[in-house]
Amino acid sequence: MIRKTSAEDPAKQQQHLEQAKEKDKEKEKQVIPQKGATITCITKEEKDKKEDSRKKPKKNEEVAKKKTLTDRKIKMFEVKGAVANERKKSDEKEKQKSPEGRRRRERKKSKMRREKLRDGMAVRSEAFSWKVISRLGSGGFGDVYRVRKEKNKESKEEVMDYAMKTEMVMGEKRLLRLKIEVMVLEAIREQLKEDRRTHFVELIDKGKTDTYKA
Ligand SMILES: Nc1ncnc2c1ncn2[C@@H]1O[C@H](COP(=O)(O)OP(=O)(O)OP(=O)(O)O)[C@@H](O)[C@H]1O
Repeated sequence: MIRKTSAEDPAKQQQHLEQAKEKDKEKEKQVIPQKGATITCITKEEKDKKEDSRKKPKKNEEVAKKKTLTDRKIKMFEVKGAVANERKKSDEKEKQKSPEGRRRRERKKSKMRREKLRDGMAVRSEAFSWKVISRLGSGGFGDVYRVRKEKNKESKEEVMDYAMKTEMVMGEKRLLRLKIEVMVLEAIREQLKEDRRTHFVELIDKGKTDTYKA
């Protein structure tokens, strides 16, 4: 088929010109990536998200972050403290279980329960009246007082001080030892041979009030 060239047809020439112009315009619109660069297509939502993430955290947010951190630390300490306390408690329980620990506790309890005699007060037995001068000391199961025998005005007896050991009347029976001590001293007093009494204190008197044995 034989056709006319555009050079020969002015209408077609005009049409070609317009087409060329449109092509140029489209080329201008296109972005030509530089070597090594990449072009990605993102939506507006994604763009906003990216910008938000780039933004520095606000002060309040930082404070909240710090707070949660310290809270966590405090919780950790609390847990550690609780574990330590548990260990302490179990150790104490173990101590309490051992006979030595039990004895120590009983002694401590009995010491706490013990009422003390006041200086100057009188303790009466069946035979005598004793005036408390001062406390000499305390043992595991009783207190020892310096006492003076109260005597009649007419009596010409020499003033002498004695040691009086006391024990509470109330209390656990196995903790009451004074009775046994008295029995031993009475047995020793009966000894006829003097050398058998050498290392023991002499038992002078014994008695009992509502609160004490002495
Ligand atoms: N005859 C005494 N003269 C002076 N002080 C005394 C006399 N007897 C006891 N004491 C004092 O009183 C303290 C307690 O005496 P105690 O006899 O109760 O002691 P303990 O034998 O250790 O106690 P426990 O018999 O109750 O276990 C003594 O440590 C001592 O200081």
